[in-house]
Amino acid sequence: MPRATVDITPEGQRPDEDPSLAVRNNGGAPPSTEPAPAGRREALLLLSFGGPEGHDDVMPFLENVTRGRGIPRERLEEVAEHYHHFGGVSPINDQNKALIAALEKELSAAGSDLPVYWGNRNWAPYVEDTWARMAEDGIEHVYVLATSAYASFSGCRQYHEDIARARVATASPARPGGPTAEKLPHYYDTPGFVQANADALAAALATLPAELRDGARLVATAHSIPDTMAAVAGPDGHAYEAELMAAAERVVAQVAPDRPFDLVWQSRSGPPSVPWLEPDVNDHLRVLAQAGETAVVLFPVGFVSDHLEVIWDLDNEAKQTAEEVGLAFARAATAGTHPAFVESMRGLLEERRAGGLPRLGTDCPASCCFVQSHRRSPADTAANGRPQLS
Ligand SMILES: CC1=C(CCC(=O)O)c2cc3nc(cc4[nH]c(cc5[nH]c(cc1n2)c(C)c5CCC(=O)O)c(CCC(=O)O)c4C)C(CCC(=O)O)=C3C
Ligand SMILES: [Fe+2]
Repeated sequence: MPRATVDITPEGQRPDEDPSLAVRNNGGAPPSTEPAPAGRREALLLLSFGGPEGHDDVMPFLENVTRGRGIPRERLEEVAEHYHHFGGVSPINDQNKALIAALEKELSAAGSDLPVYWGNRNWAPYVEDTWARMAEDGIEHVYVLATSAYASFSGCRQYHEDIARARVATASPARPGGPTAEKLPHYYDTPGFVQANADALAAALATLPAELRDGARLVATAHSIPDTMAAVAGPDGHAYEAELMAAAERVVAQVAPDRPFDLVWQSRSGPPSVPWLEPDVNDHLRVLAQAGETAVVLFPVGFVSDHLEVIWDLDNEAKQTAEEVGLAFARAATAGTHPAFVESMRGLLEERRAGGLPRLGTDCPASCCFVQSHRRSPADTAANGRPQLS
């Protein structure tokens, strides 16, 4: 793929960052190819997006998510309605609690007493608060499992920045940033993630009427991102699309080998003048119907749990589009707490603890996934993840 030519700031030109707390290389940790030192007090941190817990949380949450990002007010109001439809509560928090419970069970069954913590970027429990608690608990090193399996600013780099921000918030002269950290690599290609998505796709296919099943069109979906963000994803650009395609290929190969499938995009935001990855899933369904397709199975391989963007944008919007154009419709579940997925996450952790090979998402080059327009001013950075007091 051609190298991205989008403006990214080269290493050493980010004066708003303290170099000792740099985003790359995991918040102060030694190179990840070294095995974990014996006796180091370690923890696993599930780092996620966060979501509102009631009607009053919705707007402050959305303001946290979109601060400095030029998302039109009308879009925020529209998305707020999606949350209000579910009582103002995002399902993502309960899903993360369930994943943590499953990880704890998996770890203890394997004889590990590693504590598991939880922190979010955009809503309580905020990662800054969790970091301070880990420091108080005497944790020296944290393995960070982000609830995104892929490259991109939103799915990878921003989680590195969350870690850096939490370390800045926790830093004191006696304690430079609390525990060191190591983000676990992208996991779209782990056997368990693929297995979970494949089982879900097979189950969704089985819900279609028998006569439509063999001819149903398989359609992978992922969150759309701005073209400029896609162009700089990964060290050579376009890694978000490439990783998604690789994951979808593996999933389909397990369920229906040699069956064609499509990868399309959902949940686009931003002003209409800014190009984002296309086609949108709804437009694609219309095209499929026109081309004579009779049934479709969507599998949202781009997400880790059935959070709001899955249950609203697919189970409501895309389903309605399918009905309008006369397509039979099924939607596959995301990985969630599938045992194979949970097992693979333990595998990643063990691999890192043993000093396995560096992989993308852990040791990211300094400019990897860096989007100039998503640079936050120091004031934005200080405010990010905190509800505004005014
Ligand atoms: C790649 C990607 C993932 C997958 C990787 C990952 O999982 O991290 C993801 C996940 C999620 N996105 C989520 C929610 C939102 N995303 C928004 C806005 C945006 N997402 C973007 C990208 C992504 N988003 C982008 C480029 C924007 C524009 C703003 C910006 O450039 O930064 C907005 C603002 C309103 C709107 O415009 O839609 C909301 C509310 C939730 C929580 C759902 C719940 O509550 O259950 C989750 C898991
Ligand atoms: Fe999003």
